[in-house]
Amino acid sequence: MSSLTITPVAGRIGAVISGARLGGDLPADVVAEIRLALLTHKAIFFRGQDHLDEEQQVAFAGLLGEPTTAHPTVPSLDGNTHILDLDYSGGQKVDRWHTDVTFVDRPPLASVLRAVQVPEAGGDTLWANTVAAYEHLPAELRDLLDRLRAVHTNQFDYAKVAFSDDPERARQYAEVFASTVFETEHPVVRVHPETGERAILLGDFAKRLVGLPSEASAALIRLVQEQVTQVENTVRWRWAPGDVAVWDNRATQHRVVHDFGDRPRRLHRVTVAGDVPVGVDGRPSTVLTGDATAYSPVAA
Ligand SMILES: O=C(O)CCC(=O)C(=O)O
Ligand SMILES: [Fe+2]
Repeated sequence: MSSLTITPVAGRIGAVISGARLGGDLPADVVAEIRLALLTHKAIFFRGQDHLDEEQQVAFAGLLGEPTTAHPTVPSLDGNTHILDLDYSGGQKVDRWHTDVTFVDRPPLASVLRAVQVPEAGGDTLWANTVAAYEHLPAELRDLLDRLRAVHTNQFDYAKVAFSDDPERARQYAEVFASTVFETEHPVVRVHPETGERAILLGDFAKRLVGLPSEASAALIRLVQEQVTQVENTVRWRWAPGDVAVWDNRATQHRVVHDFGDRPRRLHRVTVAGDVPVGVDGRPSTVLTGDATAYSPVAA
């Protein structure tokens, strides 16, 4: 008999799991159930995990795979090399749909995000199911996307987007975020290594489609992104402190809803190491620029 209750949230993505107290010591059968729910629902949510500190968050992530260093270029939280401190108090505004860290050849398998402080209203997060998005495309478009590859990079106007109101902060952040430039060519449609499902791999780090003129490339990326982020493919989470969201980074995109002005909002993220995506034709992603081997599991 399972101790967990799994309740879907939206029609195509998301489920709330109750009955689990997250940490590094969950029994194997509970971990297996959580993993299965993650593969099925793509984004899973746990309420009331107020006991979870940084160390236990990393330990929980470690049950899903190997925690990575916090980020290829952005420094980790002091005292824990695995924790990316997402603190929006500096006016940071990363409100673009993306899949995490797709500019390297092994984007994370999953991300585990814990709400530390959230505004009373606003600051929700949205996820889109990139498998459902693919499946709802017309067959002709799926056939085209199956054959395309895209270049993803961390060097673009990300910092300007993140700090659009503060050019000096934007300059400083750009220095850190693109301190090492990464460029990777990924298939636009990847075959999920566990479910075999086809998922669209694009998002805000995707800069151009290989072999297409720049205007056609930009137009097609925009078209596909519009399809991926159609509201029917999404779920929206209203955070409370102590909530934990886990998403399958191989089958989703996400973004924050930046409607909370200067109100404090802070979350801690741990990513779990992923593998090299493989296209429908069996071709893996290839590194064009930058060696991301340092962004890999480190001894805890
Ligand atoms: O702040 C959020 O809601 C999402 C931030 C994000 O993109 C992430 O945690 O990877
Ligand atoms: Fe993200």
